[in-house]
Amino acid sequence: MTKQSPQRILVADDEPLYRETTAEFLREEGFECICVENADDAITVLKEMDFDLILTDLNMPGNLKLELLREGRETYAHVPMIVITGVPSISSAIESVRLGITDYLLKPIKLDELLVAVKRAIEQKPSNRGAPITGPQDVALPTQTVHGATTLHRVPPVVGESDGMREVFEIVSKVAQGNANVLVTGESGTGKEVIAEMIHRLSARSERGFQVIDCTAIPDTLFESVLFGHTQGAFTGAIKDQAGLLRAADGGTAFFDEIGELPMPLQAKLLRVVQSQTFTAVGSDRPAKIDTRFICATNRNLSDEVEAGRFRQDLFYRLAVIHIQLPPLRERGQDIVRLAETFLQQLLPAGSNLEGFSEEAIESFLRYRWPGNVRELRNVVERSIALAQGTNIRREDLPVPLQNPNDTADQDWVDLTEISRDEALDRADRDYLTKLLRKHQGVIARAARQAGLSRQGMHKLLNRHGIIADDFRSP
Ligand SMILES: Nc1ncnc2c1ncn2[C@@H]1O[C@H](COP(=O)(O)OP(=O)(O)OP(=O)(O)O)[C@@H](O)[C@H]1O
Repeated sequence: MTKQSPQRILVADDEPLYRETTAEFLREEGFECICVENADDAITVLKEMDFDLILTDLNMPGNLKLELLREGRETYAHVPMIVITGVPSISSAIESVRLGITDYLLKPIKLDELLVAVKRAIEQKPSNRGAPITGPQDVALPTQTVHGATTLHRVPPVVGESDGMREVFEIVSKVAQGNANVLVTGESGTGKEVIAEMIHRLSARSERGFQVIDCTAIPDTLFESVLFGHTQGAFTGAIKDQAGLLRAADGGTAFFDEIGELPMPLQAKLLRVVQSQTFTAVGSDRPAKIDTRFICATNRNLSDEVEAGRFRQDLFYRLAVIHIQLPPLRERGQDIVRLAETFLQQLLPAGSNLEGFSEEAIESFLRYRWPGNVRELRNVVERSIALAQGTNIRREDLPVPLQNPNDTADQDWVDLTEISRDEALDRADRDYLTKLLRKHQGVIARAARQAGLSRQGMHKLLNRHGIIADDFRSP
């Protein structure tokens, strides 16, 4: 029988006492430990040896901009990483979470807790050192509870390095700990629910429920009973008391998706709950008190809805205390590639020999408009994995609209009744610009003149739509 080699852990910490005590303890538990005192040395040994786990301090020389975390997640994504910090901050937690760390622990940490975290992280890792991730990889999101302990929740990584997403994370880090209601807007599939859940997980409410309430999925007639619950006999079919969805959000967060679709009479009912934090179950005469934070999302422009008299102004002001606007995917530049690579890692079946995307495929990703945003990108990656032959996903493996991103054929591809007016207008605008550039063979000055725009204005518009004028120049 061959003896299994011990699992190898890289311990990176600039505090000698802490580093050596930790390594000593882990060695006694049967692990092999290599210790380094700064991020540069950690990166050097990572190049030379395979590891089963990286255990790293946050504040140490060479890691002030989280260099080791970035390198670890980019080059050694298959090696789980636990961050241990004596100086926790919500922004470092957010950044660590985004980068996809496995765990986030606070110093001083009890050795038995450390052992549990180490074993859990290693268990998650694929068995072979150096092997790529082959299944959905979850990330543990840190939550500092009132008593200082850290608890973990398994959530998928949130990808975003673009300026637009950095601004979003900045707002998330500022508002997560408070109680203000938040309105998240953005086109369909931009990640509104992902951001809402991130806020919940980083808040003091994270131990309690995150209740998703899809306003379009509840029939108007059942809204009250689904939301507030009902008592036995309150109506035909109410055979026993039933707690509503809001009850599950007590102490936690209620996420109202598609809030813009809520009919006026139901808006009035919701307003009462948001104002008074009380509700009454159908058939009951006793109001119940709750303590809930409301996060709502919509792909409509709610201010326009208020103006048009379709959404109550008082409810709007109650819900949109903080407003987070998510940028469409086409404005996130290289995030598109990062997301595609993340989804590829998550969705790749075991044993697949696919390694990545061809340069042409990446180029198509960057040029395409992504009307369905991140959700569409995920679907495209999933579909391409199924179709690809060989080691790369090629342009030919992508859906037709992506193969010819400047082709107006994709205008018909999306069912216009499924998208918002803003999106429909946006698509029409893009169609117009594409035709205009084709007519003027990519000469921006001429196209701008006809459109009644300045050249700068035209450049801005083209950039926003991800259209490259040179593509329309005759060969
Ligand atoms: N920044 C991100 N990083 C990783 N995955 C993401 C990100 N944003 C969105 N996703 C993924 O994209 C998909 C759509 O996200 P989500 O449901 O949050 O979008 P949405 O804006 O709420 O959609 P809708 O408008 O249809 O309600 C999900 O699979 C989600 O996990």
